Amino acid sequence: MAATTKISKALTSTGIRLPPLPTIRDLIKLYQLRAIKQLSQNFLMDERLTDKIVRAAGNIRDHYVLEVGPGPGAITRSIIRQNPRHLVVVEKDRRFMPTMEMLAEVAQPFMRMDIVQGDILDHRIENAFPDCPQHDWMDVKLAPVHLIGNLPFAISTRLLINWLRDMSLRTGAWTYGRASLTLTFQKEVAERIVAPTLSDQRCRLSVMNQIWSNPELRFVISGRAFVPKPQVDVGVVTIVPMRTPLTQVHFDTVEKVVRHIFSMRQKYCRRGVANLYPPEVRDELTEQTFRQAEVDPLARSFQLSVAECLRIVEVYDALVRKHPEIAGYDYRAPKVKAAVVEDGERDDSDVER
Ligand SMILES: C[S@@+](CC[C@H](N)C(=O)[O-])C[C@H]1O[C@@H](n2cnc3c(N)ncnc32)[C@H](O)[C@@H]1O
Repeated sequence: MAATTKISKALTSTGIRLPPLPTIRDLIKLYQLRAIKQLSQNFLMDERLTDKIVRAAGNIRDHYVLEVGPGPGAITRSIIRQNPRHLVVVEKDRRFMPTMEMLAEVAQPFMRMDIVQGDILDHRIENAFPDCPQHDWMDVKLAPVHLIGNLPFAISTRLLINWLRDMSLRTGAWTYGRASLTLTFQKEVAERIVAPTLSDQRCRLSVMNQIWSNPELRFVISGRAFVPKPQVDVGVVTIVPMRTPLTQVHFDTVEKVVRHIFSMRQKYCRRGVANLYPPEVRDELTEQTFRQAEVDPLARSFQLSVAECLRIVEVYDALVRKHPEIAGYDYRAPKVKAAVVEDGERDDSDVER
C-alpha cells in the first residue's frame, strides 16, 4: 500500500491519531501565549471550520501544500488529514515550533512535512517542492500545488499582490504550473478582491486579481470564531489562475497604471491617470490615452471594466515604449505636499485597496 493511502487508515482505524488541538488554556500555559498584534495573530480553534477551509481548496490528496502561518496548527491538522504528499509550513513565531514538530513527527511516516521558521515574505516557494513535476500551464487540470492559510491581516494585501506578480511571471509557486490559493482575508478585503464593475467595493485589488485569476469568495466566518476575536468577520477566498490571462503587459506596468486609475476613486478617472505623466506633457498624453483607449475620461474608476482598465494600460505601455523617459516619472516624488495642497483634496492612492 502506498504510504499516502495509509494515513487516512492510520487516522481512522489503526489508532494513530494526531494529537488533539490544544485548548486556548493549554496554549496560554504551554507557550505563555499572548497573541502578538504585529503578527496579526487571530487563531481559529474550531476544526469543523478549518476542515471547511481545506475542503475549499479542492482535492489535495497526494498534492503539494504550503501553509502560511500555521500558528497552533488547526488548519495544519485539517491539511494532514487530507493526505497531501508534501506539506511545508512557514511560521514566523518560534513559539509554535514545538507544536509543528509534534505534528510532523506523527505525520512524517505517511507524508513529507517541512517546518520553516521564517517570514513568508522572504520565502522562496519555487524551492519548496523539489519532487513536484512541472505542469503545463495550458492544461485544463490545475497543478497539484496549493497555498493555504489563515493569513496575517497585516500583510495579506501585500502578500496577495506579490503572489499575483509571481503568477503573472510564472515564478514562485507558479513555476510548477497553475497553483491555486485558498486564503482568508478580512471580509471587506475579500469582497474587494471579487468585486465586479460598479460595486461599492470595486478597487485596485479587484482589477488586479481579475486580470490573472478567477477569484471566488467561498464563505464568511464570523469574527467570533477566532481567538482573540478580531474587529471584523473573515472571508475565505479561492484564487485560481487563468489559463489565458487578460493581458500580456508586464505586471509592474499594469500595477502602476491600475494604482493610478484607482488613486482618486471618487473623482473622474482621468485625474488619477493624468498623474502618470510629467506636467509638461500631462494634458496632451492624458487626452491621447483616453482617446486611443476609447474610455470615457469622466467615468469614475469603479465604473470601469477590467477590459477598459487594460486598454488604458496598453496605451500607456505603448507610450512608454515610444517615450521611455516617462516610465520613471513619479508625481509624488519631488513635491508630495505641494501636490496635496494644490489639489485641495485627499489622495487615497496609498489606502490598502
Ligand atoms: C491569523 S494567524 C493564523 C494562525 C493559524 N493558522 C490559525 O488559523 O489559527 C496568522 C499566523 O501567521 C503568522 N505570521 C504572521 N506574520 C507572518 C509572516 N510574515 N510570515 C510567516 N508567518 C507569519 C502568525 O504568527 C500567526 O501564527
